[in-house]
Amino acid sequence: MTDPILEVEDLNVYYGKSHALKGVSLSIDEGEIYGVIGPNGAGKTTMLNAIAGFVDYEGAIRYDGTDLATVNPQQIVRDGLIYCTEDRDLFPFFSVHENLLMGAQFRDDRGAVQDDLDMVYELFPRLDERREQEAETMSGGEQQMLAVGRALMSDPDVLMLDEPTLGLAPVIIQDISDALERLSDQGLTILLAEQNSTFALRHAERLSLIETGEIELAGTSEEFHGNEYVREAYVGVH
Ligand SMILES: Nc1ncnc2c1ncn2[C@@H]1O[C@H](COP(=O)(O)OP(=O)(O)OP(=O)(O)O)[C@@H](O)[C@H]1O
Repeated sequence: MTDPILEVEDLNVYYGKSHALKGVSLSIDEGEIYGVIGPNGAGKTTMLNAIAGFVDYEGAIRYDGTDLATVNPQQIVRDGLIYCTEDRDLFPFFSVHENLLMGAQFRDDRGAVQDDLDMVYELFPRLDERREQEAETMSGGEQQMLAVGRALMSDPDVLMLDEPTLGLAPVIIQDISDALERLSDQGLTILLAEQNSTFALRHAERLSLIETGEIELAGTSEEFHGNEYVREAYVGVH
């Protein structure tokens, strides 16, 4: 058995007196899609923010064996742990193409950057059709594709996606879904935080359910599908 690529151990995050994450632990294997589900305000984003080095935390986060407390957020990106945030963080007045290139700003393997551009345009033909369009004029779904595409341009080993389906129409969710499948087939490790449990259960091999900052349940997607509480509280509501 290989070591997990990403390990979160006894993670605690406080916002002032509010205890947002209460001893969260999980580990993600190379090549898997790992889902984190839970309602609004449960702590999913806080966990991803802690992993990316955006918030202070107690506990340990290890990426490929390295304790991330010793690494700054820019180096985390260079090392291939890439975060596609819920609010997408696009450069609104830059074109699609320019936004994609911004994703590659820390890379010096120019030939591979061109290959990845081709791959992103092939993965999302809507972006290819809109190379020169300003990001702010794109639809929500197109912006989400651009955010994922830009993250891919950073050459991730692990891609963290926060709510990639939020507010999107079913037809666009299907496009995102197809892209995830293809990326997963290519061996990319994905940490997927979603309120849309149906989507997460469709893609993730293993999941954790977070409620009010604590992991209430962890297991395989089969175990989640078979769990009465999960079915009643979370599945079929989207
Ligand atoms: N910067 C902050 N300052 C204070 N409290 C915060 C901050 N960010 C998040 N919180 C609080 O921490 C808790 C967890 O929020 P978080 O955004 O991590 O949840 P979430 O599961 O990602 O929810 P959502 O699905 O709505 O994004 C919430 O109670 C939220 O109000």
